[in-house]
Amino acid sequence: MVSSAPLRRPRSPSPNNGGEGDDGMTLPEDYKPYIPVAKRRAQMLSQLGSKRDAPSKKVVKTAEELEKEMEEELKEQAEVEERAKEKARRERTLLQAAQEVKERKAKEDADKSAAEREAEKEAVLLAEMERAQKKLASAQELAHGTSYTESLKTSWRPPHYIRNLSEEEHQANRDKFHIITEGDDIPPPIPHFADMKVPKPILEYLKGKGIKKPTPIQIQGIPTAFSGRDMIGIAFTGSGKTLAFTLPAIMQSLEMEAKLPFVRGEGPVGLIICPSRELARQTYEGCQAMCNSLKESGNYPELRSLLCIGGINMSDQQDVLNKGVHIVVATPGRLIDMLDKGKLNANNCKYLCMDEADRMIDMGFEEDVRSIMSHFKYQRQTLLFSATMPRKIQDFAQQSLINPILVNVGRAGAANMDVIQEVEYVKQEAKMVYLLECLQKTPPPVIIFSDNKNEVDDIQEYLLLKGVEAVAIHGSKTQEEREYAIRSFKTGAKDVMVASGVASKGLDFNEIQHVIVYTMPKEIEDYVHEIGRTGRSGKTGIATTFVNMNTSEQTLLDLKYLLMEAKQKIPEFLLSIDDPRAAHGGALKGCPICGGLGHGLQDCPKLQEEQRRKQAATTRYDGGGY
Ligand SMILES: Nc1ncnc2c1ncn2[C@@H]1O[C@H](COP(=O)(O)OP(=O)(O)OP(=O)(O)O)[C@@H](O)[C@H]1O
Repeated sequence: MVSSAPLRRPRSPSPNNGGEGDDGMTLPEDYKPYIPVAKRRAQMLSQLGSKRDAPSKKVVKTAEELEKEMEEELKEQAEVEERAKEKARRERTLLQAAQEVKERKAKEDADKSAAEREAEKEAVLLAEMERAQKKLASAQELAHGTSYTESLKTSWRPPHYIRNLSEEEHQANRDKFHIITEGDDIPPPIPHFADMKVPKPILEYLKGKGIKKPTPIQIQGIPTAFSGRDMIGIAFTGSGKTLAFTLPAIMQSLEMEAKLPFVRGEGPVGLIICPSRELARQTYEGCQAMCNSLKESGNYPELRSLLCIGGINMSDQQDVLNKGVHIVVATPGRLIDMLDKGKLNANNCKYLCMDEADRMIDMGFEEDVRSIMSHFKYQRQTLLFSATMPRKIQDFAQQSLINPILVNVGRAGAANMDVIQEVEYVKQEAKMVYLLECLQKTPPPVIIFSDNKNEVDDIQEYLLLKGVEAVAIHGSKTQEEREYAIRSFKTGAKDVMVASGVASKGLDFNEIQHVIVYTMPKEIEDYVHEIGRTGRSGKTGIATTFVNMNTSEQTLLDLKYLLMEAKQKIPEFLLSIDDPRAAHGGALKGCPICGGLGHGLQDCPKLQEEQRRKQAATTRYDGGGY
């Protein structure tokens, strides 16, 4: 038990007050005052001396005994004192060590570079965000705490001569193609389509399109997906990611169809979700072409794919639904509508892929994705692909996938090295006129980007006035206008397409010669996607970007680092912009939210925009907004 009385140190009793200390305190009965060794020795010696002086025999013996006793007592006391000293020494040492640690920490804190301090703050902020973010799983899975631990199994195996290679040989192959992987039991990279056991008719079809050898993301991504593993695939724009996720959907469908042919109301096996209608259509067309090649060969069953996007009449595809569908390529809104109305179901769906996955989650589609997942009855294989995938999204996705494999070709968010980037300072009022001059740099086709819909319309109008064959596409155009623009530009009927960034993600047009970024987007990721419409499948392209006083210093800094990373020429006005973080040393890594190299999390324009949107939503919800 702990006494409530304050602890007091006993003191020698005062000769004046007998049993009381000099402060009047009552002392315990067995109290023995402390007498230093030297004083005690003197006292005992004098006691002994007086006894020795006495003549009796008995007294001499007593004196010897006394001396021995005294020696022992002195020895014992010396030991006690030595132990006390040792204890004090130890305590001093410990105290000193604690003090040293404290001082060292204070010094380290003072020495810490601004970059390191920023990194620590970022880690705290990210951890907070992570706690606030729910796993990417359906509401039922979250509610029931359902979590799968094993990846899905498929019947696909790499050929034996690939399996017989050692892990070192596989790694050497990855290194050769600059493929970086993370995860357990990573399937081997396979540098030839034939070794991937892709059906011959598809190989022939690909050959016809000039696709003879897999690109690095395909070398590692296709075997990973064929093996049933969840994966995050990151590779620069135009590097062939689409094939890396459509081919596995076809292989899974073939396997299921071979087991039991699909009938009305059944399917899909594979679901591919895209952030824009145009991208969904493009992916669907590629997928359907491969399915057709199988059917036309006569050696494989018919596989049916369905395009499920807003703005189109689904009854046109009724006949596919009537026969059972293997692969659905969709945008989230229309897909949810079809699932909710029971026109489609995900009961047999085993394969879920999100293209431009970071954008899907960014664009507020996160809840939509959860609601799509809630229609799945069984475990699925989930794949996420993008050219830009900031760390935060990668981490978030990793938590939501089952034993995932990360396949990375180049830094996530890095620009395609096949794009020659030219950045020019053009005053706002001079942009339109300079645009005409700029169009002379290359022959068509050319794409011009602006994030402002009105500006897109203005540019198109100006170009038409100047006799340039231009079409325009942005989110406020009708579906017919959007389709017309894409079709006429793809077929070469029109030379120039003026587009808003959102409408352009992932679009693959034939050999775009030149991309003009008329207005630099705030987020560097958007810029990476925009310039990535050229320089695709190994060809070189040019991107010209206009910047001026309206471009924030932050964005210019992101741009400067991106150019440096891609070993591009950096104009004088960009060189002169200093990075306040660089002055404090420390390696600059991409912002975890948007991947920009020129700023940290706290200055991230994307995060600020997200917070602004959330704030606006809360204000509206509170009824205080309007
Ligand atoms: N192995 C290959 N060899 C040559 N060309 C290929 C290969 N794979 C795909 N391609 C072609 O490369 C072009 C770009 O492919 P794709 O659209 O899949 O790129 P991506 O990585 O998805 O780009 P983005 O990030 O912009 O969406 C397409 O025209 C495609 O047909």
